[in-house]
Amino acid sequence: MKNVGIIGATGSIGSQTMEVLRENRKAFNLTGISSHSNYKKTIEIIEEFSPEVVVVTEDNAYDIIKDYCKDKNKKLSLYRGIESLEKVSEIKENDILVTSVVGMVGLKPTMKAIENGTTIALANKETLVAGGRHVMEAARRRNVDILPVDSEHNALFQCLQGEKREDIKRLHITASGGPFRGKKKEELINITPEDAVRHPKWNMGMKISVDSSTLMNKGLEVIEAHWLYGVDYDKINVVVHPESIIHSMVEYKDNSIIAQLSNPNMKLPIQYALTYPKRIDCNIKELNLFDIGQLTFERPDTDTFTCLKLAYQAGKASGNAGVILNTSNEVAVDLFLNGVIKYLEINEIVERCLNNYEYMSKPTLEDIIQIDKRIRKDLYGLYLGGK
Ligand SMILES: NC(=O)C1=CN([C@@H]2O[C@H](COP(=O)(O)OP(=O)(O)OC[C@H]3O[C@@H](n4cnc5c(N)ncnc54)[C@H](OP(=O)(O)O)[C@@H]3O)[C@@H](O)[C@H]2O)C=CC1
Ligand SMILES: CC(=O)[C@@H](O)[C@H](O)COP(=O)(O)O
Ligand SMILES: [Mn+2]
Repeated sequence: MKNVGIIGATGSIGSQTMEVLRENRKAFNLTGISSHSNYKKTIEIIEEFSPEVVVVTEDNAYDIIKDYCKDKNKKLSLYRGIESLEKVSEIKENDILVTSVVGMVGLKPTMKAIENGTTIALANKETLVAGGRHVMEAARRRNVDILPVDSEHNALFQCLQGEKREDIKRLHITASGGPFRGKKKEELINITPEDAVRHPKWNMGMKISVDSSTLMNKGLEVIEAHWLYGVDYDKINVVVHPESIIHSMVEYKDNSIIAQLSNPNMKLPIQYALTYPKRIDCNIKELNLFDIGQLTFERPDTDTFTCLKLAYQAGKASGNAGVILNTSNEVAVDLFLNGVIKYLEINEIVERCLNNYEYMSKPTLEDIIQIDKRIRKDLYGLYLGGK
């Protein structure tokens, strides 16, 4: 029986993690969760899994859940606010923490869990983009595994089993191309949030769906792969593969390319991270090789989808460029989803921030947290007059 904590239990990854737990009740015990605004789902999880620790980061949802727990005489430890996310990381019994919050709010609780020696099942890629050096150094120091949940990185992880890191020639990260594959900039001027979140292959949260549409998701994934596998940026290749059947590939020095294939369903990488190094049956549709038809590959169009280019630049620059890229993108996507800016302003804001904020080659964790705060204050101040 593995004890599992989840930050971001109510989202797309969180809910699919619950499905994996539900289908393997004897293998997992849910110790603690966090949620933000979705109090209904939080209550459902409390009823079904009886976690001992519940953190609710949004005030209104917290008040509702507090009243609910009082009415129903629930014996659990309930905490409010973003600083309390670490209460889930601190649960001593945890064997593994699933990080499925969206955004770099995941950084501090991930660091805390690593300090406590807890294995991380990492979905929250923004944490590695902003603080990759600190996260990986802490994990090495504490001898903690960071197991990738992101489908591409989980695929790479599977392709790397039993192999030597020094034998890697190249990583090939596949991209669906998003909902606007094949379009040029002129055709993207009037894109609405509804258009941008309509992903062709995956049903995901709003922020990552927009990131997929701009190819920023792939850029964040390139940086995530660099930190997870220690591979240089010139050896990380993005290949557009619209069928989303091959989830990524590792090319070795003997020119063998090993790929991982499955129908697109996040339950598989979530489950593999939770059961690693074991494999168990997974309740997803099996891949019928006679039905899938052609598998195709294209080069990404980085003249149109410049976010991918910006991410490579930030990754190579290293230092605080990752957090600048990530935070400016988080805010820009939020402004776009709320109708404040146009679609093509997302990459403009990110590029401007990368050019304008002072570069630091060796930021401390505190430097990273401070620059994140400053960029948020500046951008929300500029576009909303403060938030
Ligand atoms: N969805 C997917 O298929 C994939 C997602 N990922 C990554 O996993 C992470 C989660 O993505 P996804 O599940 O799609 O996102 P969702 O938006 O569906 O879920 C986000 C989760 O984080 C919580 N949350 C939202 N805002 C805050 C906040 N300010 N503070 C604390 N918690 C917050 C939400 O709570 P509530 O719902 O209660 O408001 C929810 O539990 C992202 O980093 C994403 O890039 C990676 C690969 C695939
Ligand atoms: C499911 C998953 O891992 C997402 O990150 C997915 O990769 C998004 O699709 P894109 O390839 O369009 O970014
Ligand atoms: Mn992915």
